[in-house]
This record gives sequence, C-alpha cells and structure tokens, in this order.
Amino acid sequence: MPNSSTPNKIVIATRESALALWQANFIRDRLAELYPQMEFQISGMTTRGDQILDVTLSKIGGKGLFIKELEQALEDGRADIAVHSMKDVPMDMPAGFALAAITEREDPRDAFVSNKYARLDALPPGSVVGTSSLRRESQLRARFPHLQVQPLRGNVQTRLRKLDEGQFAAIILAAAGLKRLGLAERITALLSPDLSLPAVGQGALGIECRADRSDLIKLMEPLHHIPTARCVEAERAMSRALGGSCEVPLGGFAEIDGHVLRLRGFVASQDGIRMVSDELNGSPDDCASIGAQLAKNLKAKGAEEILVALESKAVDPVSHP
Ligand SMILES: NCc1[nH]cc(CCC(=O)O)c1CC(=O)O
Repeated sequence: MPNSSTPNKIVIATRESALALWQANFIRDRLAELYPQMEFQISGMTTRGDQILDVTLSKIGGKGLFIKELEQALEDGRADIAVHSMKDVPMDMPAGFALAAITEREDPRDAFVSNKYARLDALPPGSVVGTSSLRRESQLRARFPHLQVQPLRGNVQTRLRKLDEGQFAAIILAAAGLKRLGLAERITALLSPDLSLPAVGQGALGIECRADRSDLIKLMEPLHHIPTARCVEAERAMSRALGGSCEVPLGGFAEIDGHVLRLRGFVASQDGIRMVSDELNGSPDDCASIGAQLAKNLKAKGAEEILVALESKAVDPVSHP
C-alpha cells in the first residue's frame, strides 16, 4: 500500500506510436486497478528514433535512440516511469536507471503476414519479403535462400500499409505488436521459434524508472512477472555476453516448462550463410548464468568470428578508407 512517501500522481513517459501508446495505457490501466486512489497521466514524446525513418536504424546509433528522450524526462522529473518493449531496451541499463518491473510476456513469436500466400514456404522464388531486422533477415536468408529480403521500416501500421500497397509479397512482424493493436486477424501464420527465433525480450514490457525511486520500484512490484523476468534475463545475459545490439543478427528465446528453463540462441551473418546456434537447459533460478554459458558455447562454436566480421563491416568507410 502506498504510504506518505509515495506520490499521489504518476506520469508515464511514452513514445507516440500507436503501439507505444497502447503499452503505456495498458500499464496505466493495470496501475489504476491496483491503486484506485492515485492519479495517472500519460506524457507522449517524439524520440530521435521516431524522427529518423530513412536509414537503417542500426547505422545511426540503434535502439537506444528510442528511449533516451524518455530517460531524459525521468531524469528531469517530468515523468516518473517509462514503458518500453523489452526488445527495445539496451542490454546494459544506463547508470542511474532501473527496470522496476518486467510484465508477463505476450506471444513472443514472429508473424508471417501476407495478402497472397499462406505460409513462408509457399512463397515462389524471388518473392520480396520486407523486414529491417537483421535477425529476421539472416534467418530468412539461411532457410529460404531463394527469397529476396528488402528493408521495411516504420511503425506497425506503416509496415502493413506498405504490404497492402503491393511492395512486398509478405512481411514479418512481431505477433505481440499485432495482437496488442487489435490486428491479430492480419497474422497469416505464426512462425515457430525453430523457423524464426524471436528477439531477446520480444513480447515482454519493461517499466523503467530512476534507480533512486524506491517508492516507484515498490509500487510496480505487482506487475513484475517472475517467470517472464527470468526468461528475459537469460536472453539478455546471453546477448550482453555476445555484445548484442540491433547491429548484430542475433536471436535469443527462453521458455520455462515445469522446473526447466530452456534457452535457445543464435548469431549469424546478415546473409545467413554463417549461422551458429545452440541451446541450454537449466534451473530458472540460474537464468543469468545459463545466458552467460550459452554465449560461451556459441563463441566456442564460432560466434566470435561472425561477430568480428560484423564489426569490421560496421566501420565507417569514409573515416576508415
Ligand atoms: N522493432 C520494433 C518493435 N518493438 C517492439 C515491437 C512489438 C513486439 C514486442 O513488444 O516485442 C516491435 C514491432 C515489431 O518488431 O514488429
């Protein structure tokens, strides 16, 4: 129960895309149920990541761009919490910030969306599939080398519009985003993790606040879903140990069955020609060490060479001729 040291009003910082607003409203509604006497306000803001739409995100600084402005608002006291897709949260939290809660995971799978074809394996050779995710691209190229992959940026609605305009035979999106936006009927087929291993954190939401706001961390506790948090921590520990960012074609997905946490991971070259994947089981209590160990095992199988090759590719050709 909130005591005298808890605020009577909580301001929630969010990006202004339909999905981000849905997520912020979802958390607001959960909090309002828990704390009916408190007041909640949603504060929408445009981030640099939202403004820059013409280049591949990985080339201009990556996912951090979507959350820096929100963190600035937390820092300045203009907002109390920020709601993020865990997929968009960098592996290392910046100093002074904490994840107060990780919510129960929505469907973590990728979705195949097409107006013409029922399944990925029904696409004729040369078909153009839209995605700007290096993870999705590398897996598609590895498993369906006869398909073309072309960039597709923008929010969920923009991506669906580009599909509907006929620029692509199919696109790949996160099922969670489509379901949250009430667009589940657009899902043509769900891709099993064997076919498209999800992104680290996919489907889970994170609530961020300043690390010194123990009042907020306490208030968010009922929204923290421990099995999801353990799975996401296993995935993030793996990605962190591999130096994962959105510049790296990498996937990580953990699930708990009974007393066993199963973590699967892969690292690939963008063209999917080189791919190293592996999995590890263990106790959910050991989530972080399972992630670190799987990263080691992947490195032992050759992930390091793939990562080094990616790094040299990322070097700016102008300043490093
Ligand atoms: N890359 C953007 C992004 N960040 C989070 C989601 C929604 C799914 C989720 O919460 O994991 C999406 C859309 C997508 O990948 O299709």
